[in-house]
Amino acid sequence: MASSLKGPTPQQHDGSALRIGIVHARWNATIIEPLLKGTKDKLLACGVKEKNIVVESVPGSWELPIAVKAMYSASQVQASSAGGGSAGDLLASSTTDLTALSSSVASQPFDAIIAIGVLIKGETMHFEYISDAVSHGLMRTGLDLGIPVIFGVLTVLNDEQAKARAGLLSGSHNHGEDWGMAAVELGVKKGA
Ligand SMILES: O=Nc1c(NC[C@H](O)[C@H](O)[C@H](O)CO)[nH]c(=O)[nH]c1=O
Repeated sequence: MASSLKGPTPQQHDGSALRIGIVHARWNATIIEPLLKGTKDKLLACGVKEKNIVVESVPGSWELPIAVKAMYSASQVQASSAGGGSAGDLLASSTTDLTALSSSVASQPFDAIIAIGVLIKGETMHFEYISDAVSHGLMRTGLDLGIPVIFGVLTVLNDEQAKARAGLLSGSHNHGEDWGMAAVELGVKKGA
């Protein structure tokens, strides 16, 4: 049962002028999918326009830091050159409509990028090494780029903990909603 003491005190911010990137891993897709939906639904509820939400995917959480850096850098180039190509070239995935991406990317760099992954403890130390490297890598990427990188990586010990944090169990909370809220708040405050 989720504790009522946890979670951030919500603040309302207007996301209508923001462009938000989402990079998600494809490992543990049955958990990633509801987390991604919860994140996108919250962004839309905060006023972010659908065309200004750009989603890319990578194989696993280990690739998230470099993918965030590539996504942001490409959006900067696109915004300054105002057209031609698309931010998703390096990270083009079957889920991205490059035509839409090119038209929206040319407008402005991302105001925040959300990195989503699910790491589930196995029999080896692999979990610990990836969790540690990815958390430090995402923090460093945000500080290096000077943009909010939202930490949307679940590091859980079993499948039940993962399902609970994706809102898949009765009475459980989808943490993707928190990540969407954080992206809008930091995107607004960064530009203030
Ligand atoms: O091992 N478990 C996981 C995992 N491993 C793959 C890793 O992130 C990377 O993609 C490969 O090592 C290739 O670089 N990636 C996850 O997102 N969750 C896991 O639970």
